Amino acid sequence: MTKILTTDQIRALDAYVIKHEPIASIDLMERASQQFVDWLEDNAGDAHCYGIVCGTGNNGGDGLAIARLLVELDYDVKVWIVEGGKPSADFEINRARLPEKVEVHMITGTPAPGIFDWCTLLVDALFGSGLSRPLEGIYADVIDCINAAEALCVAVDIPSGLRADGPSQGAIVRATDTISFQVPKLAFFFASSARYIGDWHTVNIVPWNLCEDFFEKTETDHHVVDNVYHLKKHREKFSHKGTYGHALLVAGSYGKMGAAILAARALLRAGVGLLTIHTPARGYAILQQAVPEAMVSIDPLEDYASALPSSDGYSVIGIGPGLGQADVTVKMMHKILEAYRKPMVIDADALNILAAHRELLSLVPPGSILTPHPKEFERLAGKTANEFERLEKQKALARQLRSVVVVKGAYSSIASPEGVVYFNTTGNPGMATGGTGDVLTGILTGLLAQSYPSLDAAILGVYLHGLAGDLAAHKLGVDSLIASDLIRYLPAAFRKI
Ligand SMILES: NC(=O)C1=CN([C@@H]2O[C@H](COP(=O)(O)OP(=O)(O)OC[C@H]3O[C@@H](n4cnc5c(N)ncnc54)[C@H](O)[C@@H]3O)[C@@H](O)[C@H]2O)[C@@H](O)CC1
Ligand SMILES: Nc1ncnc2c1ncn2[C@@H]1O[C@H](COP(=O)(O)OP(=O)(O)O)[C@@H](O)[C@H]1O
Ligand SMILES: [K+]
Repeated sequence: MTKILTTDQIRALDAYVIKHEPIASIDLMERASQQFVDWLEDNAGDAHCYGIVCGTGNNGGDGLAIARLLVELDYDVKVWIVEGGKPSADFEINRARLPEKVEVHMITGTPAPGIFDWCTLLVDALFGSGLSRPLEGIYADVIDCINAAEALCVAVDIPSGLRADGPSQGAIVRATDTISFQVPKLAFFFASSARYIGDWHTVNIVPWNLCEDFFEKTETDHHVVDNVYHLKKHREKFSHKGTYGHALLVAGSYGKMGAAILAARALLRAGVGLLTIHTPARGYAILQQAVPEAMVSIDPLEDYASALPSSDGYSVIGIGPGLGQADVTVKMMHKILEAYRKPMVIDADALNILAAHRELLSLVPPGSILTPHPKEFERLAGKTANEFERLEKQKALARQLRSVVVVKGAYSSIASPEGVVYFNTTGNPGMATGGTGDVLTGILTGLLAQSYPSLDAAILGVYLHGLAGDLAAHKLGVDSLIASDLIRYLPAAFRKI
């Protein structure tokens, strides 16, 4: 797992490396700039007219070093420096190192429209992690020109004007790509930042042993899930179906039986030993045909689930997909929550029932996994002004329920009962289609049935779900992806890890 560091922690990491490698800060800046240029060469080497827009802090210092390195590679380079603020020492050194032949333009007032028309690629080196207040005045004017330019724009470390650790105001550069040094910033994981960041990439500037040492000493609430190999359990030679748990899936109602089918099929593909689906009577024939591997428990009512048989003997309950919110179903849910004390997976309408009947929240068994999408989360936890605030509410809900709360999205965030958050990195926009959440419920229920600890099940399950989506999209493209494809590619995802 990679730790997501705050701006202060990134500064501390730089200081740690400078002291312990040891390396001079100007040489660390050179390394960062070299990494940036290497990335440019690999990914944008055909853009020949580079415009480097610099502030006068260390981000601007990076910009000047990048300009020099590009000139050494024979690219056409022009530099713009926005005056203001005391130049940093390393900015001054790189200013002096810039070859004389490079055109340098000082921007001291409102720039003329079209100022960057010559450029085919702009490097945004105005402000990095040192941003301390919203950008306005001349900086906002320059940013307007950058954003109006037709050139591609690659941001150094973070788009200028975007705050790494909190909500942003003021002018912000809209980059096509952002090259972040060593670690991604928290803001990268939020939908509201996507239009500024474009695609983000990290480049390493710290020797790995120093990075490990620093990570070990540094506490953070935020992690990136970049591998899950260590979480996966192996199936033993002499194991049998009893070894892998008996899951009860409570899902489906009139008109939404497909949700139960998707969750059930995913549950089986996730490796559960036995599966029983509790369904309204009308679902009986449908489920027996669609999912022959599963047993079916039949509700007395035709269209809605209203009464469960004893839930004893099940290793886990997954509840919610396509369930509906009929009064009889609400009563049933109340009874299940009173009777069942093992961790459950709670999704979709089961979450909506919790949101509408808040007295039930205290009955959620500790160690459960809740999987709201942002709208369901809002119903549960209330409106928030921005995604930073939502993240805090997510941690608070996970602590309150002593459960894992997964807020689904492009980077699904997984909050542990201790309030530590893991951002998932697999998945793609092809998964923005009905039924993919039901598949996730199935996978998570299947993993809990096999006695994975709840947090491990959530991290592993969300990762596999996205990976199945990525493998499916690789073959089928994102436009045509449907939820059933995730189930089809789940075996490949398991094999891949
Ligand atoms: N050794 C290091 O410290 C390294 C630093 N690096 C670069 O250094 C950057 C951070 O540099 P700095 O800390 O100098 O920060 P910046 O270059 O982001 O800017 C800092 C300066 O801008 C001023 N400022 C902040 N907000 C402003 C606003 N709204 N309006 C006007 N002025 C404002 C600050 O008072 C300060 O003088 C990183 O993002 C990265 O690009 C990299 O070179 C890697 C190594
Ligand atoms: N743009 C995206 N990139 C990656 N994953 C996505 C994207 N959009 C949706 N997903 C994933 O698809 C699933 C959608 O779940 P949900 O909204 O509950 O759908 P449904 O209720 O139709 O099953 C979530 O796991 C989410 O993380
Ligand atoms: K920048």
